[in-house]
Amino acid sequence: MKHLKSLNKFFLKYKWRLVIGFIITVAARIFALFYIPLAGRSTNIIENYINGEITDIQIVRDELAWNILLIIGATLIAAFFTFLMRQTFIVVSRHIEFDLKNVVYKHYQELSLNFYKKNRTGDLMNRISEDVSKVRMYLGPALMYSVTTLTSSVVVLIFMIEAAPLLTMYTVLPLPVLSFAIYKISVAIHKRSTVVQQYLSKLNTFTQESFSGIAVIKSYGIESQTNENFTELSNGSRDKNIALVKVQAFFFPLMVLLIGISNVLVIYIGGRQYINGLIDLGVIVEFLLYVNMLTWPIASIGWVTSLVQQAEASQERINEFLDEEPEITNPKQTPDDIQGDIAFKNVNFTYDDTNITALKNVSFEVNSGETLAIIGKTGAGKSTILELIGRLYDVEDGEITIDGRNIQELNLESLRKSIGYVPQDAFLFSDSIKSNIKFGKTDATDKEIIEAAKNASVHKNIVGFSKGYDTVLGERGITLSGGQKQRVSIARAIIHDPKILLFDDCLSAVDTETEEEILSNLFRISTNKTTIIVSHRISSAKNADKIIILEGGQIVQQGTHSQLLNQEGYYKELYAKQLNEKEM
Ligand SMILES: Nc1ncnc2c1ncn2[C@@H]1O[C@H](COP(=O)(O)OP(=O)(O)OP(=O)(O)O)[C@@H](O)[C@H]1O
Repeated sequence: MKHLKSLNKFFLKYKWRLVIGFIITVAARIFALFYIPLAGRSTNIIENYINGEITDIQIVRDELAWNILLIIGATLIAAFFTFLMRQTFIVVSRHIEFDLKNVVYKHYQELSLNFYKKNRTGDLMNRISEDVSKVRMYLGPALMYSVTTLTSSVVVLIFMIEAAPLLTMYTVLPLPVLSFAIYKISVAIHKRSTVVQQYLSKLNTFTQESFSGIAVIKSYGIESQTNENFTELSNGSRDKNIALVKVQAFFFPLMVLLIGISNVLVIYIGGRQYINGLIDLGVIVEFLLYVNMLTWPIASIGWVTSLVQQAEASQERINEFLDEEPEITNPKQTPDDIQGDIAFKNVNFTYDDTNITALKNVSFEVNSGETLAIIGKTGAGKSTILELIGRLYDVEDGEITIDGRNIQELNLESLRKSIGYVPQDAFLFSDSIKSNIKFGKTDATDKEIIEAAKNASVHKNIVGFSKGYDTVLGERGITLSGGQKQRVSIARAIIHDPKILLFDDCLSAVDTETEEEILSNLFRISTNKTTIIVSHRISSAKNADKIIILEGGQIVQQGTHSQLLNQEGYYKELYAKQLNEKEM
């Protein structure tokens, strides 16, 4: 139960509802048991009439009628309280499930990119959905049935001891065996549940990735191979589930066996005590009813134990992520005013997971109002520079400053809000085009959205769709072309008028004419901004105030377009090559 302890704060939040639930459960159990002493009393009256101790049949009739009325009344009240009991415990469990999902989701959002690289999306989704559902079973049904079993057992024991203490002792003899069996089986369930959940994560990751990559699977015609892999994984998952079910299956028969033994003890020992005149016949009837009354609560111990053990295994997996500290943290709460003078000073950067040194001793400056273009072969470290400016990763050697202050000392929210970043593979949400652009500024007016789309040269395309800006993208809607996607994400980046614009090769999928148009729009709107354009094309870089050429993480050339054309090197070669291609 070590890991489930972290849920206690949620129990505290709903403590009053749970206390009320507990009181209701006790009341429900007491009323549910009420009929047993009445049944015993009725048996004794009939026995007394048969023995001749009572001769007036009317007394027997009146007593039986009265007992029947009481039994009906108590049963109705018990049913009502049982309804309230479910309403309390199950509703609280749904509230906690909701809270827990929010906590996990919020924490996921705070974790750095590295975390997302180490863990797979299917696993993240599994923990926030499947694992939280397993934990919910502990918070709701398991808690409710535990309280029911506990109260039923205590109330029944009190009633039994009051009726016949010695017979009670014999009846509860199988209890120690029961506790030992529960302990043994629950350890096995815990181990097997952990494996089942791990398999489920693998299965989810596999399906999620194969659906996301369905275009690749189809174009390579590897559906049957993918099917085989899926079948192999799901067979593994099935086997692990069957192994779990086998252990769980032990519980119910074991409980029923123990209850059966108690019944035999009641009949045998109770019968002897009755023959010896120690107890009434009614007591045996009452005890048989009591023991059977305990059948379901005791049998449910097995089920509850299994739920608790599965929840413990799931909560352990949830805690594993909740205990992850975000690598990138906000150093201060007060916001910062950012102008956008960026400087890299001897920056070295190595990716943790691959150990690839992406940047080596990189230094440059770009001030507000200026445009810097970064050119270089693939893998040269261009995107890494942009990611470091937005603190998606932190540098371990050297320094990045904005307005002369180390970016690690700036308010993280102010820093990120001052940046309009268009990543290499533009990601758009399955929502309308309007919402996708508004993502950059949630309170943007329609006029601002259109203005941003015009500056990104995508307005004409959007109005060409029958639903215009309300056109839904992605799974439920249309698929934009690569160039349209890039331009919608440019509109999203520029709509909030950020001080720093970072474009990561985001004009690669548009034709040169549209590229010219976008660049001239950007030039117009970026007079008081710092713009960094990563590109493989000279056409995107030639008008920049500064151009740097990266090779293997190092700056090998820098200058303006005309300066670089006068130097032998990568830039001049690229220019000649691209000029040739254009002429052809
Ligand atoms: N998230 C990451 N984790 C580990 N290594 C990475 C990561 N991103 C990039 N790298 C590695 O760092 C190096 C620089 O990558 P980067 O993406 O900065 O290059 P790039 O110049 O932008 O390339 P391209 O022009 O292909 O986009 C590459 O060797 C790459 O494999």
